[in-house]
Amino acid sequence: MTHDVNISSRNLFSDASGFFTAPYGEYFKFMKKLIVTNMFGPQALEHSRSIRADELERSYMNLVDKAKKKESVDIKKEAMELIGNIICRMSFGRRFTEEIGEADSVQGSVIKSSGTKKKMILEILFFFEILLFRQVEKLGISLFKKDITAVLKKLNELLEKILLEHKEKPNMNGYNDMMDVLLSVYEGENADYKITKNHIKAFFVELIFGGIDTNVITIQWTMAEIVNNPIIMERLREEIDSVVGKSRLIQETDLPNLPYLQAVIKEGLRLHPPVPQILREFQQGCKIGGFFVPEKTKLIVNLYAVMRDPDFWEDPLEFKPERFLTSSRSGQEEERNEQAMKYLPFGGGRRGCPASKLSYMALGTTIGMMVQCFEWRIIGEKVNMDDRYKCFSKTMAHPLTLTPVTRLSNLELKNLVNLQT
Ligand code: HEM
Repeated sequence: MTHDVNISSRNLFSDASGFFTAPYGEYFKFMKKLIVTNMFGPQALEHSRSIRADELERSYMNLVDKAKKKESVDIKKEAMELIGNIICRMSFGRRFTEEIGEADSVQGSVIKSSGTKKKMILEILFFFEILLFRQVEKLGISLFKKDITAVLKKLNELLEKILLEHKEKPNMNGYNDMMDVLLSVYEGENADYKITKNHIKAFFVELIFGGIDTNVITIQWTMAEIVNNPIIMERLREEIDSVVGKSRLIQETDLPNLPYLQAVIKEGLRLHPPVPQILREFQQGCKIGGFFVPEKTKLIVNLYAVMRDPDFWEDPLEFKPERFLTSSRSGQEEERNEQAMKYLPFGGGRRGCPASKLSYMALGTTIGMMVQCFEWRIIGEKVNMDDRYKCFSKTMAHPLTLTPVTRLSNLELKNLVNLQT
């Protein structure tokens, strides 16, 4: 992209400590290198693979338990636990249990107990609170200050506790998690950039709230689309059965051999992008398509609209994973270039999402496990696909509640976990 560097700042709030809001400068470049090397790059993902496999297995066992008891499950809740555990363990070696759930539920209960209008305002304010972390007071936002302060206080206490634990016992989980890495940079003398404690806290708040919700929203929508389309479900299952079989659980290394599953995930992200718009700012004036764009012009890219544009996509409103199956080898390069311009669920360029590979793997194995191991019963004929705005993204208006029924015999179920590598 010719203008990538020029539009690589968001400049939302100049004094916030976050990574997401950081201008394209020294702090951003320093942190980006650090997180790619230690969390999102190929080698780091290889190191953390066993964490994700372990969490997938726990989630699977939990669903087996629900199936045995003939209980229905809220897919959002299951996905939240699985993805939350993965991201929290990769970040600071802890599962997404009590405390983080508590901070989340303080926020949840404040929102739930509010009327519709207040609910919408609160969701937007909480979004900014996450972006700004501890800057809300400085900005003088007085609306619902008490509610927001309660959530911030909880988060701050939790992060202080985790920081202290890591300070006292570095590598306590037997590996260098992201908190260990950031703490050693914070305490070290020779780092290229002097980060502060607030940088560390703001970074984790963004990871927890940005990273978990995005994956959870995608899992919900994609499962809903599959359950509503039995032909797609059947084709997916045939592919997984023939590649993975029934004697072990799907794993990340299977994904390159499951093109239809990959296509289903991509289609879920196209039709229901959890980040529907991105915001950037032009650092310098420039000419685009014969027009002069002055410096500091804000740029909003409507990913949602681009990925549903009938000029780019055939039957744009239909869930058709086949569109992502590349037909011939010679066409691949051409298709890749074309898609880089119209398929943007993770944004793009220097400020594109650094966690796209991690997310494709987490989404692929989660949806893959749900399809490989269970039939899903719904109440009524079809899942209700109504949506609603939650802050800036479109989520399902009604909970996706499904009842899992195991597809496998008792013996197969038992072996599935024992034979995991
Ligand atoms: C389905 C999953 C996800 C989607 C669709 C998604 C999408 C996005 C998008 C659209 C952006 C803005 C890109 C741009 O401006 O061009 C972004 C940025 C970002 N995402 Fe994600 N994201 C996902 C998961 C995650 C996860 C799991 C994490 C971390 C654990 C994460 C961390 C970040 C960070 C740190 C940024 C800021 C990057 C920067 O400013 O350079 N995302 N994401």
